[in-house]
Amino acid sequence: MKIGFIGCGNMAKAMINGILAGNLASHGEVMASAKTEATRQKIREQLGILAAESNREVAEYAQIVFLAVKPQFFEEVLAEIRPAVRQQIFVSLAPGKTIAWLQERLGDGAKIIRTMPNTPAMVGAGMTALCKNEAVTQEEAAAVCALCDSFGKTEMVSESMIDVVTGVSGSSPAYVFMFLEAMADAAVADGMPRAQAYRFAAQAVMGSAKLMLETGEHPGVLKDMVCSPAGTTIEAVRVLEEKGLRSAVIEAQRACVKKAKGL
Ligand SMILES: NC(=O)C1=CN([C@@H]2O[C@H](COP(=O)(O)OP(=O)(O)OC[C@H]3O[C@@H](n4cnc5c(N)ncnc54)[C@H](OP(=O)(O)O)[C@@H]3O)[C@@H](O)[C@H]2O)C=CC1
Ligand SMILES: O=C(O)[C@@H]1CCC=N1
Repeated sequence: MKIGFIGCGNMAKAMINGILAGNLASHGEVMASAKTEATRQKIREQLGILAAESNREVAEYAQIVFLAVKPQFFEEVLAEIRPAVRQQIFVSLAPGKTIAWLQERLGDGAKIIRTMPNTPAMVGAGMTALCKNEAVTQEEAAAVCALCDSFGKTEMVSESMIDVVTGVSGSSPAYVFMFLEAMADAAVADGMPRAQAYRFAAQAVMGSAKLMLETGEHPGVLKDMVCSPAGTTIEAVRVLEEKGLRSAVIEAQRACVKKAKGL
């Protein structure tokens, strides 16, 4: 199956590496375009796939075309590829660009899938939400899900949930990295070398997420397991509550979703 990427930045590279590693396409079956020659050279040399200067060439080549440029560039990119629209499936990664908006620019019969991935896809641990328009068959949606499974987990959602997904998993790695940095800063303040602090903090966060996913336990139950009566953890929990950690996260994430709706 021929797969195309319009734009080849952080997300596209992660997806391409997953697709190639999962043997879902060979190097000769994947083509990507980019704005600059420097990136196109990296596409050829580092990813070993076909590089295109023209976005239209990618749309003409591929059966599945990932739209992997920033939302601000969608208008110009869609105008460029509009004459090449036939029965290929367009997979958008952009927040804010609704199926209706994309369909207006690609034509009524265009097959469109809207997704929201995240950067842990770079290590095969991504989370991708997808929704589709009526022109895309269940088999076609399954084929795109299979591609996304190669760099993490996937779930079909209703389009009304895509902005919410942007808040809870598309953007949330950034909040988690801030939390990790803060934990490491505290450990450094108490004398631990920084590299070692990152290892301890990251392993604790990864292990906690794994524990929750694998046991299916409520996070409150897992939190309570750590908090010994009159112990150390409850002291930290008390300060986090006092400083408004939960409220800060809720408000931050809702601001993210609001921004996604406006893009
Ligand atoms: N990063 C993230 O965590 C996530 C991003 N997304 C979405 O994924 C999409 C891609 O994001 P990301 O990978 O981070 O972006 P990057 O900025 O890393 O990459 C964007 C790519 O688009 C290329 N580009 C820019 N303009 C054009 C154009 N006119 N024609 C062809 N290519 C062009 C750039 O080329 P060049 O390199 O030559 O400049 C670059 O390769 C965005 O819509 C983003 O909102 C979704 C979820 C998570
Ligand atoms: O910040 C952004 O707009 C993109 C979308 C989700 C993650 N990064």
